[in-house]
Amino acid sequence: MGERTETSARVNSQRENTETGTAPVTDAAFARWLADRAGQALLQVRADMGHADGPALKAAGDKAAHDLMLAELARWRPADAVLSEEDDHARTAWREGEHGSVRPERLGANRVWIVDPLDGTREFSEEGRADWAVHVALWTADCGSPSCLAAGAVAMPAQHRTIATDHPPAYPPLPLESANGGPIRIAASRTRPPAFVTALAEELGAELMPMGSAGVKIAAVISGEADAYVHAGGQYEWDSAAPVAVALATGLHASRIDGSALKYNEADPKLPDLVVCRKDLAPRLLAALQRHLPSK
Ligand SMILES: Nc1ncnc2c1ncn2[C@@H]1O[C@H](COP(=O)(O)O)[C@@H](OP(=O)(O)O)[C@H]1O
Ligand SMILES: [Mg+2]
Repeated sequence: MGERTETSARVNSQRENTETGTAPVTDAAFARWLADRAGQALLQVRADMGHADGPALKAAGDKAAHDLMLAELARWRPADAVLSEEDDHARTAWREGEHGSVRPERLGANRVWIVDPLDGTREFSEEGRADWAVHVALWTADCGSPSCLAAGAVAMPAQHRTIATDHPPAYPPLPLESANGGPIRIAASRTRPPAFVTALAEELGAELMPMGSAGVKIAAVISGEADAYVHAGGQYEWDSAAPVAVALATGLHASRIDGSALKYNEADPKLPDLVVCRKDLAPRLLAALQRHLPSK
């Protein structure tokens, strides 16, 4: 009875959140709520505009999700700083002087929301594709881990699913084939994969899984559809912060391809490479990656 009352109270409060726009109190639930809301806005933009004009659809989607997220962050977390892909300043502000910009406020902040309103923008504009996502992560200064990611959510609206640190997904199952030494599956960008990824896959006897969006690829590792995600050649903090937060909460390995820690809210938001995989695969994958590091 007590449990049922608590469950219905939770459902009612979730309904209230959706109907009245009241945001959840905890950061992890707030991240999920915000990613879901932006995801619904993106689905609406797609439905309203259709796919006839790809560039216009991308621009409208980016703007709708970004405006919604910034407005809700300002409303519900007014004291926190924000680092967003759609903030043009983010890419340049770290180069003090060069662009006439000042040191970004987020560098002195204790709490910074790192958001990508639309990850997999290209796929969002292509009819029928579901490999695009909304990313919401919270970085905090008082953290006990190198990444300092305190919360994160990745909404994949066209797949009707959201993963978040409030209820981290279970550690992915070991596929029978992999347990028996069969080929591993590596998710990689469908349009800008690392230059070395084909050679890496050949060396490991791995199968490549091309797909859009860093969030969707990390979600594929979390669900067990892929064994690893490898990227190199360019990316920014907002492309990986939220899905890495969920991957770490799940218990997966996530690092730079040289094995060093992924760090967020750095002065320069570039974070050009990463690998996410099950812990049992990490030593083998990192050893192979050592032989393919771009500087070598
Ligand atoms: N070489 C590169 N340089 C900069 N950003 C890159 C990149 N390769 C991938 N990305 C970014 O990483 C995200 C996932 O890429 P992909 O779908 O190719 O795997 C995309 O984010 P956005 O869609 O938010 O721009 C994309 O722009
Ligand atoms: Mg992105």
